[in-house]
Amino acid sequence: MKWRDLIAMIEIKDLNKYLGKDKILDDINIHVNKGSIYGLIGPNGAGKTTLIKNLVDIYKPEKGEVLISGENIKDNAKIKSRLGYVSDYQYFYPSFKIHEIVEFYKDAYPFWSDERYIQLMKLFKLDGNKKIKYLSKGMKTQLAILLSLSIMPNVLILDEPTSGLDPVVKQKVLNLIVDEVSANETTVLISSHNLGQLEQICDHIGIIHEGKMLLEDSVENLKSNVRKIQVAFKGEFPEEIKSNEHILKIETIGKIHQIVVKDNLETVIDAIKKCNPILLETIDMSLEEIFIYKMGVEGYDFTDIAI
Ligand SMILES: Nc1ncnc2c1ncn2[C@@H]1O[C@H](COP(=O)(O)OP(=O)(O)OP(=O)(O)O)[C@@H](O)[C@H]1O
Repeated sequence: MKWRDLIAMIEIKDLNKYLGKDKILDDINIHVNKGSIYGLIGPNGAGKTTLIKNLVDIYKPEKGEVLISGENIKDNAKIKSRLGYVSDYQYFYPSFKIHEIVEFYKDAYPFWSDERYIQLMKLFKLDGNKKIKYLSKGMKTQLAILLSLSIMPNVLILDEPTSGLDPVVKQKVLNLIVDEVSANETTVLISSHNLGQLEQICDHIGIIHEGKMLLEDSVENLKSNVRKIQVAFKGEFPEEIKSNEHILKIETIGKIHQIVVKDNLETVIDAIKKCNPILLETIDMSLEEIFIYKMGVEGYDFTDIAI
């Protein structure tokens, strides 16, 4: 069964969004299965935050719809009661203490868990008696993350949740997301500029560029479709291999040639073996390397698109 055939927890269908006269999102389609962690990447101004604001019903799209658990999100209090959202900027009342904010959450979210809240306050080492105005930017982000988890969400939407966090807390947050998904089958959509970080936790990745989805696939597919072979021959690089249609790129350093192969690794390996290589091995590629080659084929410079 293909992943698209599985039941979607988050579904964005043919969504267009204008801000002023500008079309910011252009026919966006996204499909996230239950228990999946979906990473959204794209350069500054690509439309990630705008897309997320449509997803959580802050913005209303001009065309298309957002379905969560099969229901339209528009003015849907039931769905929103299990929807955790961490925005790119935290808007808490500065003169409120943390535990006073918690009272609002308890009233608004029927599945709020005190046990989860206490456990997470300890993990992040936050003091409930502290006023918001005395929290650092990173502490406010930690608070937003812990509140969104304490509502016991079915779906968690995170807009660059680790930006501004120190490396130790960043890792804590990533571990927390993975634990949350494995314990409660929560569905997560997370935007980030850090592809290395998304690679650690996501099973699907979508790339948005100038308001359009350029690519959406599972990490497993991406990694199995594009591979790198390292090879050396006694003499020159054989001409008959160069013309293989599955080769995206050949880089040569001294006697070692690194060949990036798309789709059909076996046919390239067979062709290499016929030329008696003195070295032949396959190497795993990072997602960043894969995107550089894949997007290059589509005519995009990936280094302009991400990071
Ligand atoms: N309120 C607004 N009115 C008009 N245009 C806006 C508004 N908010 C954002 N935009 C424009 O929408 C586009 C997408 O912005 P958005 O914040 O969604 O990008 P992003 O991918 O989240 O960027 P970043 O990585 O910098 O956070 C940008 O061109 C931005 O200038």
